Amino acid sequence: MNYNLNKLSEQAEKSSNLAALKKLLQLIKHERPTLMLATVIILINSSLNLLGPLIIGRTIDHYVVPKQYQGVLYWTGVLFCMYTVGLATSYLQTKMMGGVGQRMLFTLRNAIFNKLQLLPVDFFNQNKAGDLISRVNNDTDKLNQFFSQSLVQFIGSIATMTGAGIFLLLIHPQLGLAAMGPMVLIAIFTITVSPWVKRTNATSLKSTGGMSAEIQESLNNFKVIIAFNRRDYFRKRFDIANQDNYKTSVRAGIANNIFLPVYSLGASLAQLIVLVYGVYLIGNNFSVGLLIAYLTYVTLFYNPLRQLAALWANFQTAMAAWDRISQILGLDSNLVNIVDDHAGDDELLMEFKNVHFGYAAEHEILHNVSFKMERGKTYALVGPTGGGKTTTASLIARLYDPNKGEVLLNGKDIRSYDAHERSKKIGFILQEPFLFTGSVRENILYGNDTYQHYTNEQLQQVIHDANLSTLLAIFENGLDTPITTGGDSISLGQKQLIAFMRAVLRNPELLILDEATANIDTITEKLLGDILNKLPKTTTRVIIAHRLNTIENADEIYFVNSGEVTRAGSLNDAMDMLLKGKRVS
Ligand SMILES: Nc1ncnc2c1ncn2[C@@H]1O[C@H](COP(=O)(O)OP(=O)(O)OP(=O)(O)O)[C@@H](O)[C@H]1O
Repeated sequence: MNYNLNKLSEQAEKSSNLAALKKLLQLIKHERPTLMLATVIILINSSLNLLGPLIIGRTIDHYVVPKQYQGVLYWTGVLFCMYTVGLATSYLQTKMMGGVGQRMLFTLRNAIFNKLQLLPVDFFNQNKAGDLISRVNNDTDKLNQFFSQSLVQFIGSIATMTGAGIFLLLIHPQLGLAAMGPMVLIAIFTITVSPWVKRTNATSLKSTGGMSAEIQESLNNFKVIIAFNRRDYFRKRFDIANQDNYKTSVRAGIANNIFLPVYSLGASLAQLIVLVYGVYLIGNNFSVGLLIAYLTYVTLFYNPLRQLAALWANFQTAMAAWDRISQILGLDSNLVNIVDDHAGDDELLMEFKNVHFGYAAEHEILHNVSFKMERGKTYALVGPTGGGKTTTASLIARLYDPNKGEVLLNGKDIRSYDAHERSKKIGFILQEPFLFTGSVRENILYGNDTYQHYTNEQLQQVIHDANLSTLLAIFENGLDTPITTGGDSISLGQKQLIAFMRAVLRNPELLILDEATANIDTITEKLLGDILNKLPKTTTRVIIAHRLNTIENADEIYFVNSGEVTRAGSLNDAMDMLLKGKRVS
């Protein structure tokens, strides 16, 4: 399945801003009461701002011109009270919308992170971690910025503008229409260039994701970079990504600022029209006070428009960011669960029935593979590098589903088990064990509900009963030995030991060891062999190993190569097949 987000975005139909906004509002529908209250407060604030010029105009005409200073004082007091209430509503709206923005950021990040947990390995194979991090961090923040900072101004500006427009038309309809003339030009301009602005912002966000991926890759591989003295190579790659990001950001900056001059021109034109036409109208049912009020309303109409220019660009950026986020949220795992009513088979633990599989549809790695694994037996998968051993093991553990054919666990389709049940039954020690920052104890108990609340003493007893004490003794501070920076503080062999203990303690029915002892010395490796032999009689083991001595006790050896999994017979036969066996092309 195609999970490549960048390719998917090229293929996807471009969604309209309105459709995108509707989807986004759906996600924060629980904020509706706060949003509505904030809107009411914003409207009160805008109304107060709008009443000001009318009161000033009337005061000039009715009290300043006839020199009735008591009236002037009275209306000045009224204006002062209005401006004070305006200040309070301003504060309230900023506070409320700031809260909405932060809560939305929190909800969105949680939603994306939870979605990432549900997506299959295929998704992570096809996307760079850095780009995903950028979507979780940077893109969500763009939305937060819009919601917490711009949306208040956005709604406020629209309200003020609409109110000012109504006042302009009510005071003098013809002059009002003339004043709003430039608005038509601005609207045409906005509708025409908005899609381009959104596209430019999307490209800029994409290149920020690309740069983040570049940084993540070089930080992950810093040892190789230093060892091979390839700093220049990565510097060059980073330079290219950085330059690309710079160029796209400059372009986005230009696009985002393109509205402002056009909107300002519109505002100036309108002022000019009102001044000329207004002066002409004075004496003809039109007063100086009204003209002053009128000019203020024109400012109140076009100033928010100028603000909207900047906000519109923010909105376009937020919508481009939302497109990138909703792409992840819209994905589903291709590992769907099904119902299988077949009676289970207790003896036959695992069966592949005519399985075909390829990471990409056009390149099949396993062709029509069938084999069986019985409960309690030890199986070895051998074969040349790249032959398909890890792929076979990955299908056993259902990291992927076959393209065709069936994988049965206990006689039932493996897709009929939920993830929790399946992972309890199957333990998988990967070639590159994953450890996280914490202690040996935390890493051993990763994904283990049974012993999570045991004290160290109780856990040590369990470890002793599982014959793992000798392995734990290798760590200086036992269970409390700290593991830092993703396990880089210990050796690869030590990592493998922790992964081994972790898997054994979960007591799975099927334990897969994929080159799990490749970095362990021969004596400790023998110890691991003994521990494996002492596992409960019902535990089935699948061992992938290049060192054939590690599989000498296997009940059955399968040779995996050229898309086929065949019985190898004895260890010598396996060796023979390895020597003669052609490698995959
Ligand atoms: N995530 C992936 N995406 C695309 N192709 C892959 C992926 N993982 C493995 N392959 C390809 O599948 C084939 C089988 O790889 P696999 O890892 O199963 O081999 P292997 O027998 O386990 O090799 P090794 O002994 O080196 O571990 C190889 O050609 C490999 O390039």
